Amino acid sequence: MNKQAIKVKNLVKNFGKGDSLVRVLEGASFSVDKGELVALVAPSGAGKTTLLMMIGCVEEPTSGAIWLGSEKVYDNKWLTKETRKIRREKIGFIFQEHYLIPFLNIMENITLVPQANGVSKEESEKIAFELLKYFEIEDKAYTMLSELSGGQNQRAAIARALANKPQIVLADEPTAALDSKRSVDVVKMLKKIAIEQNVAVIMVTHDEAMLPLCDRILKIEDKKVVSSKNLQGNIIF
Ligand SMILES: Nc1ncnc2c1ncn2[C@@H]1O[C@H](COP(=O)(O)OP(=O)(O)OP(=O)(O)O)[C@@H](O)[C@H]1O
Repeated sequence: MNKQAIKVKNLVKNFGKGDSLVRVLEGASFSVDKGELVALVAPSGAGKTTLLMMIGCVEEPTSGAIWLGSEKVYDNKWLTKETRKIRREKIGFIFQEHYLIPFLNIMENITLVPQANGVSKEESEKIAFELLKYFEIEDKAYTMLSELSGGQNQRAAIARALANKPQIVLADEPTAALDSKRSVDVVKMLKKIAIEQNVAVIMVTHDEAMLPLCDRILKIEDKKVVSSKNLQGNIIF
């Protein structure tokens, strides 16, 4: 079975042109396997969010190639008109803010995702309930967001990201709004889903304390991506 979840080759991204040209990436190449939790680190403005959004088929690259699983989705242009469909079926997004809809309860927030993929309401509720159980917040299923703590909201947001059974989870600073204990809990949870659900997780983080919890670190350096093994907390670039 092919272990590869993400492959990026010679990815280039520029914004603007002429005097306002911003070169963000100049030939990034790397891959991430199913079951891996990978941290993506770089100074502010180096292109972490842009890279996640290109992998997530939200932001169009300038050139290069992207594979999601065994499907090549970009080769100097999108290879499908249905990037939204790819996004919905293959990718779960987690952000710094939970972006749950405040006037819906947790169950309604999570069931929106499978329902958008054509899954029945009944089956969607079953999926949502299983996820809430998995994250130990099933007693909050019918609770409104305002009644949950920040950590519980983020767990619900992670549950929502998994509701379409994605092969890939892209998390953009998911712990930035949490204290250190809750941050560790969230990262351990991401590691657990990587292993148990066999998904590839890329997590952008500025928090060095989270790095030893990850399998590997990708660093944007000189507009390229450098990969390092994380050996018992010793990060080797
Ligand atoms: N839509 C856009 N138009 C023009 N420039 C952009 C656009 N989006 C991002 N940029 C520029 O691209 C570069 C990379 O931005 P990006 O947000 O990906 O960085 P980042 O590493 O995620 O930063 P941070 O850690 O501060 O969130 C920055 O210089 C940014 O100003």
